[in-house]
Amino acid sequence: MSAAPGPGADRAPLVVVHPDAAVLAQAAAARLLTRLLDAQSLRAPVHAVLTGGTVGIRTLAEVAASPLRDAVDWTGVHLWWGDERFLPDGDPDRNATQAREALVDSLVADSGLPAAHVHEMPARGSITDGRTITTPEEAATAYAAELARHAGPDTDHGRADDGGDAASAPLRVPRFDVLLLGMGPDGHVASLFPGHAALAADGATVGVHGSPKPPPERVSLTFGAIARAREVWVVAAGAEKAEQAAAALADGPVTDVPAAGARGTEHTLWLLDAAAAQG
Ligand SMILES: O=C(O)[C@H](O)[C@@H](O)[C@H](O)[C@H](O)COP(=O)(O)O
Repeated sequence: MSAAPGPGADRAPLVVVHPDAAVLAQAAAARLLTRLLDAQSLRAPVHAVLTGGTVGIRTLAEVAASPLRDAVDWTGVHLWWGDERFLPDGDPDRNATQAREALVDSLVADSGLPAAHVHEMPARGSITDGRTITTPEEAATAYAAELARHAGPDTDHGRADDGGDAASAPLRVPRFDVLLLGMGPDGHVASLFPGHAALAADGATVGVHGSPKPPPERVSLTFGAIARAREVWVVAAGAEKAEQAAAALADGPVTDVPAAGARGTEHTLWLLDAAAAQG
């Protein structure tokens, strides 16, 4: 991980427990909107990273329905994804497809979000930067280039200037203002699964094969890219998440419970429903 952890990275996560999954999604949506509003009072543009999964998409639908939605100046927001299923464009199982249906299409149509600010991870068979994307690795490389194009001036430059190794090469990604992550019952976040080689990937993105959660091929931000976020929020609901949520919050080994490695430079939030908080 080449991004130097920020002052808040070692601060214990704040855990907020909600009565049920529906209230969790509503509260996470309200929190996201006020986080973007606050960030816009400090800088422009602001960058948010979205997640797939049931809670992640439910949260986006609640944003769409929120009376606060247009308090945010969407013309100054960039949307990114933490991971994507490597499927053809428009496939209903793509995180971007579900996010578009839940929120993003309405923001572009009605709230001034520029289509160019919607940074989807390349789909299988899409043409990106003039080449047809046929592998998760090609999609990851193309997305890393897109992230670099929008990296701010305060990009960490690691130790590359002193001839450091490849792992210290500059990680050129935006300073995400908020990065949402769902968590699987195995403790995975994004498409970073326990015991998987992608956990140790350098660079900003990684192609994933053999995902235990279908589909098997995916693209994911790395922990290095996740660590560039000012705030990282893990949103999880359901009793099946309780054991791994507790393990992650007890700082379990990242190889066993990847969610333990999800930390923001300024703040880390765990937004749980009561069932997921029972661990
Ligand atoms: O592509 C994906 O599947 C997601 O990005 C994944 O990381 C998801 O957020 C978790 O698996 C939680 O999903 P649920 O909320 O549906 O359990």
